[in-house]
Amino acid sequence: KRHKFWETQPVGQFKDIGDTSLPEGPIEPPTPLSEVKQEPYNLPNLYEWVTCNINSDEMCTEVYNLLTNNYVEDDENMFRFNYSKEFLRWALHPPGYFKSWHIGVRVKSSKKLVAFITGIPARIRVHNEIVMMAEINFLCVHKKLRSKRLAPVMIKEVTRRVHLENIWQAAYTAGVVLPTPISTCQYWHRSLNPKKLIDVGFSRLGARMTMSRTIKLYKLPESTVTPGFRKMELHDVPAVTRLIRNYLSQFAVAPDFDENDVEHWLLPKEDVVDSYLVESPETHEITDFCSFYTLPSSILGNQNYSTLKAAYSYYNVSTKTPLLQLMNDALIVAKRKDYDVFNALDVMHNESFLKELKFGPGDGKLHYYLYNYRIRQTLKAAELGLVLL
Ligand SMILES: COc1cccc(CC(=N)NC(=O)c2cccnc2OC2CCNCC2)c1
Repeated sequence: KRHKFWETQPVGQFKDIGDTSLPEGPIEPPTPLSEVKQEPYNLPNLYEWVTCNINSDEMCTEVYNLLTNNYVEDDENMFRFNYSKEFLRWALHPPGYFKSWHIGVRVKSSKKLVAFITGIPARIRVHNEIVMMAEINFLCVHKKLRSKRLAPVMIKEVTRRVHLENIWQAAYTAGVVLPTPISTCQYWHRSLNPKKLIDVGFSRLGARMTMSRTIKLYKLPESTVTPGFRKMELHDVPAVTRLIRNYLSQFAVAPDFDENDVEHWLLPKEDVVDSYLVESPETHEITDFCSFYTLPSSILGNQNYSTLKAAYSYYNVSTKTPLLQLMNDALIVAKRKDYDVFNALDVMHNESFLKELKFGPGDGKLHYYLYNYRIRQTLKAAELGLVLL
C-alpha cells in the first residue's frame, strides 16, 4: 500500500488536490505542550536513540561516515552525495538551532550509528504569513536496514521533538513523490570540466561532437566581467540583508532572513558556501548578489576519479547587473576554483539564464513539501524562493 505512513500525517492528501474550499494554512491546530508525548517513540528492540552533538569531532565523523556510505544516490546509482563535516556543522548550527533535533539511531550492542535525521528552525514566509518551521533534512537509514520501517518512526520522533519547542510546521524536499508536493522543480547542470564529467558518466558526448569541440563549447573566461564584483564580507551583512529580503518578497514561499541568518547562511565559508556581490564603483551601493554551496558527490566505481566537485546555486539577487551576466560570473569563479559542475534548480528567476548559460536538464526532479500547512494551489517552480541544502 503506497504512503501507508503519509496518509496518517497532517499533510496535503492527493484526494484534496484542487479542493479550493480548503483554507490555506495549518491543517491541524497546535497541541497543548502538556499533551505532547514526553517520551521518545519506541524503536525496534535492537536499536536506541542518540542525540548527535555535531560539535563533537567523533560524533560528526560518525555522521559523516554514515551519510558518505548510505545517503542519497542519483537514479542510476553512479553518484552519492558526500557532504563534508564542515558543511554539516554549518548546515546544522544556524541561529537558534536545537541539539535535540539532530537525531541518530544506534545499534544497542555495537553502538554503531545506523540512521540519522535532522531539523533546524527557520522562519519561512508562505504568501503573506510568516511561519516558524523546522527544515527537515539528512534522513538516512543504513543500506542494510532499509524497509524495516525505521523512517516513519524517525519522522515521528523528530516531529515530536519539534512540537516540544512549540513549532508545528515543517519544510522538506525529496526526489520521490509523496503526499503532496507544494511544488516540483527540475534540476539543471552546467558543465565546467566536461572531460571529467564524460569520463565518469555524468555527461555524454553530444551527437556529432568531439571532445575538443565539447571542451571549447564550455570554455569560460579567466576573470569575471562585472565591475565591482567581489566576495561578500562581514561588513556587507546589513546591505545584503536589505537586498535579499526585498528580492525574496516577490516569491510565494521564501525564508524570512534577518541579519543573523544572513551572517550565518551567506557569509563565505571555505569549501562550504561562496558568496559574491556587486558594489557599484561609483555609488558603493550593493546592487546584486550571487552564492553557491559546495556539495561533492562520491563517484561510485570509476578507475580515475573518486569525487565530483559540484557547486549548487543558492541565493542570487539581481537589481542592476543582468542575472545572466551575474550567473556567468558565478560560473567563471566556480571554474577557477576547480568545480567540475554547477547545478541549479529552476526556482526563482533561474529559468531566465539556464539555457543561455549552457545548463543541461538533469534526469530527475526535486519535490518541495510543507508539513501541517496547506496552500491553495500547487506553486510553479518560479514562485519558490527557498533553497534547501
Ligand atoms: C551528482 O551526484 C548526485 C548524487 C545524489 C543525487 C543526485 C541527483 C539529485 N537528487 N540531485 C538533487 O537533488 C539536486 C539537484 C540540483 C540541485 N539541488 C539538488 O538537491 C539539493 C537540495 C536537496 N537536498 C540535496 C541537495 C546527484
